[in-house]
Amino acid sequence: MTTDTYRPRRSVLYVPASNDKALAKIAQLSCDAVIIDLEDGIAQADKVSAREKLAGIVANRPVANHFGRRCEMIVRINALSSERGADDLLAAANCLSDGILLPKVSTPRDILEAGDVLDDNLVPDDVKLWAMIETPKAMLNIGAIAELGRDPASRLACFVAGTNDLVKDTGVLPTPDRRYLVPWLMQMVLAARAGGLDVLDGVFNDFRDLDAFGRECAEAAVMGFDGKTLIHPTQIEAANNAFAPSSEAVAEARAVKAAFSLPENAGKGVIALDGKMVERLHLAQAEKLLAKAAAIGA
Ligand SMILES: CC(C)(COP(=O)(O)OP(=O)(O)OC[C@H]1O[C@@H](n2cnc3c(N)ncnc32)[C@H](O)[C@@H]1OP(=O)(O)O)[C@@H](O)C(=O)NCCC(=O)NCCSC(=O)C[C@H](O)C(=O)O
Ligand SMILES: [Mg+2]
Repeated sequence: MTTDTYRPRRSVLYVPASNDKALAKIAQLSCDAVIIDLEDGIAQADKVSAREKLAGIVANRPVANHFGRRCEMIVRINALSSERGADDLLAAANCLSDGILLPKVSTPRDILEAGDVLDDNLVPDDVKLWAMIETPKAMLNIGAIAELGRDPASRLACFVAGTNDLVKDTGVLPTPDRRYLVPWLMQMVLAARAGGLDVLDGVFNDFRDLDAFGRECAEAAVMGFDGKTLIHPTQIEAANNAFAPSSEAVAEARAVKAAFSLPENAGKGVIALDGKMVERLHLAQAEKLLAKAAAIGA
C-alpha cells in the first residue's frame, strides 16, 4: 500500500437520496465517503423519485470538499431480489458513482450477477461493488463471498456490516457492548482480509450519544475495521479520529523504519528495539501504517 493507493474510509455517511437538505451539506462535511441511499433511508412513496434524482446527485458531486479532500460517493440500491433492485442497479450503473452498495447480499452469485449487469452496460472497471453483510445467509457464506475480492473482475471492494438487519433477522439482543454481535463482526473482518477487501462497521443508531459512539468507534478500530458507517454529521469527527493511526503508533512505525535502515541491520531479519523483538513483518506493517497516515494527513 502506498499513499497513492490507500483510500481512507474512516467515516462513511449515509445520505438519503430524498433528503435535499442533507444532500446540500455534503461538500461541507469531512467524511471520507458518502453512501447515497435508495434503500432503507427512503420511504416507499419516495422510492421512484429518489432513483430519478440519482444521476443529478452524482453529476453534481463536489470535486473536493471544503477540506480540500475528495469524498468517495457510493450508491446503495434496493436489494436485487426486490421489485426495485434491477432498475436501481441500471440507474446506479449509468451515473458512474465510485461504487454501488448491494444490500441483503446472501451468496457470491448476488455479486456476480450485479457485476455482469455493469459489464454488459460497459461501466468502467473502476466502478466497484460493495456488499452489505446483514443476513444470516451472508454470514454463513462469508468466506465464499470474500473470495471474490481476489478476482478484480468481480469488482468487489468492500464489506459493510448491517447490524440493524442482523439484529432483526437473528433475534440477537443489541446489548450496548455488542457482545453477541462481536463474533460475527470479527468474522467479517477476517473474511474481508482473506479477500483483500476493506470492511466497515455498522451504524450507531443513538446519534445524540456521542460518548457511547466514540467508545464503539474505538472498539471497532481495535477489532480491525477500516472505518464506520454513520447516519449523522456529528459522528464524523470521532470516526475520523478513531480510525486514523495515533501519534504514538506513527512514532513507533518511524522508529521501526529507522532501525531497519541502519547499516548494521541491513541483512538482519530480526532486531531488538527498545527491549522488543522486531521482525521484517513489523517493518512491512510500519510502512503500511505510515502510508495510511500520510494519505490522511495524520
Ligand atoms: C437520523 C436522522 C433522521 C436525524 O435527522 P434530524 O433530526 O433532522 O437531524 P438534525 O436536525 O440533527 O440535523 C442537523 C443537520 O444535519 C443534517 N443532516 C442530518 N443527517 C444528515 C445526513 N445523514 N447527511 C447529511 N446531512 C445530514 C440535517 O439536514 C441538518 O441540516 P441543517 O438543518 O442544514 O443544519 C438523519 O440524520 C438521517 O436521516 N440520517 C440518515 C439515516 C439513513 O440514511 N438511514 C439508512 C442507513 S442506515 C442502515 O440502513 C443500516 C444498515 O442497513 C443496517 O442494517 O444496519
Ligand atoms: Mg440494512
